[in-house]
Amino acid sequence: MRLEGVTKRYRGQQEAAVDDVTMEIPAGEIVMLVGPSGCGKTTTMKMINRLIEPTDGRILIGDEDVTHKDPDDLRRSIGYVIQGAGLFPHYTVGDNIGLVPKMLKWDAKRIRERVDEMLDLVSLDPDMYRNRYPRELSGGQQQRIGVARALAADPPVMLMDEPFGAVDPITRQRLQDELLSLQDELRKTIVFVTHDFDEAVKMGDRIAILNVGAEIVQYDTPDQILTNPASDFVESFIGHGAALKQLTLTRVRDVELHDAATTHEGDDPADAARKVREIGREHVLVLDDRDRPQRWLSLRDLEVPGRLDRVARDRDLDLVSGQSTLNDALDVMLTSSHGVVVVTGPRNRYEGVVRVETIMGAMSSIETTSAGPSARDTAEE
Ligand SMILES: Nc1ncnc2c1ncn2[C@@H]1O[C@H](COP(=O)(O)OP(=O)(O)OP(=O)(O)O)[C@@H](O)[C@H]1O
Repeated sequence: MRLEGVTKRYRGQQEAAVDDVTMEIPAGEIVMLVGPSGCGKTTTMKMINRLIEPTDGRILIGDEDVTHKDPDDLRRSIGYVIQGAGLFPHYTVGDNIGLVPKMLKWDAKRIRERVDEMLDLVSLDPDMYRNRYPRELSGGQQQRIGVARALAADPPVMLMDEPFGAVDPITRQRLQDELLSLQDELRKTIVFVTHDFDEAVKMGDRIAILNVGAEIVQYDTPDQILTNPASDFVESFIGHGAALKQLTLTRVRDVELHDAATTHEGDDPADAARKVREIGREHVLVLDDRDRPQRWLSLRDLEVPGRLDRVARDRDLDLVSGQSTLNDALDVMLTSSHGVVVVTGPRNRYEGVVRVETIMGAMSSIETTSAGPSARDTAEE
C-alpha cells in the first residue's frame, strides 16, 4: 500500500491535519502510527478506507488507486477495528461477525461456517458464543469479536484504531499476543494507531512516529528507532529507560524457559510435597488434566490431605505466551508475588516459567550490545 502526497484540510482550518504524507506500507506487515494527541494519526488512517475523504493526494492498494473507488466497496475490502470493538448491541455475536459476508451476499451456509471458523480463530467456543449479545461478553471478548468481524471477509488490509485501548493491561497483553499469532498465519497488511509506544514496539514490523500535520519524523523498525532515534522528538517519545524498552523487543519464546515444580489435580499432596522438596522448591504449580495451569500451592498448603482433589483456577494467576515480550513478563511478575511467570503454549498448556534472573540477564546483555555501536561512533569522531 502506498500513500502519495496525502493531505487533509478540514473545513475552516488554517493548518492541514495531515500535510502531504507519503509512505509505503509493505504488504503483510504491521505498521504502527504513533505520535502526540491531535497529530493526525486517526485522520491518516481513516483516509485509507475513506471514512475521511482526502483533500489531495492518492492512496494505492496493490496497483489500484482507491481514492476514486466506490467507498462502500472499498470499506468492505478493508477490515476495521476500533477501540471498544464497536459491535452492534442488538445483533448477536454471529450476526456481528457475519455482517460483511452478508453484505457481500454470501449464502447463509457459508456465512454460518465462516462465523464459527472466526470464533475458533479468536479462541472463543462457537457453541457458547455465537448466539450471545455483545453486552453478555467481557471487554476482552468483545474486542476479540471486533477482530473476528474485521477478518470475516478475509480482507487483505486491516485498519486498527487503538483497538486495545479500552481493556485492562493484562487483557491487552493477551489480545496483543493473540493478534501476533494470528498475523503469523494470516500476513495481513495492518495499519495500527496507538498512543502506547510499548505497544508500537511490540506489535510493529515498522513504526511511523508522527508529529503535528502527520509529519513523519521517523519511519523504521522498532529496533532501529530504539537504537538510533532520529531526533530529540523521537527520543522524548521513547522516554527514559531505553534498556527497559528494549525488553519489549525480546519475546518470551527467545529466552530459555525453566521448569517449575508441577503436580496435577487429583494427585496425592504428600507425594507432591516430597517431589517439591527433592528439587529444593517451596511452591508447586497445579495443572489440570489438560496440563493447564490452575494455581500455585505452597508446601504448607500441601500438608492438607486431599488438597489436590479439586483445585479451582486462581483468577489472579497471570500467564504469558511465547509471543509476549519480556516487558509483559516483567509486568506480570511485578504484580504477582512470584519471582517467576508461567508460560503457556497452544490450548493454554503449561510450557515452563520465566525467572526474574532471565529478565535481568536479558536487560544487561541489551545494555552491553546497545552501548557497543555508539561507543564506536564516538571513537571515530
Ligand atoms: N472532523 C474534524 N473537523 C475538524 N477538525 C478535525 C476533525 N477531526 C480531527 N480534526 C483535527 O485534526 C487534527 C488531527 O486529528 P486526529 O484525530 O487525526 O489526530 P490523532 O493523532 O488521531 O489524535 P488522538 O491521538 O488525540 O486521537 C486535530 O487537530 C483535530 O482537532
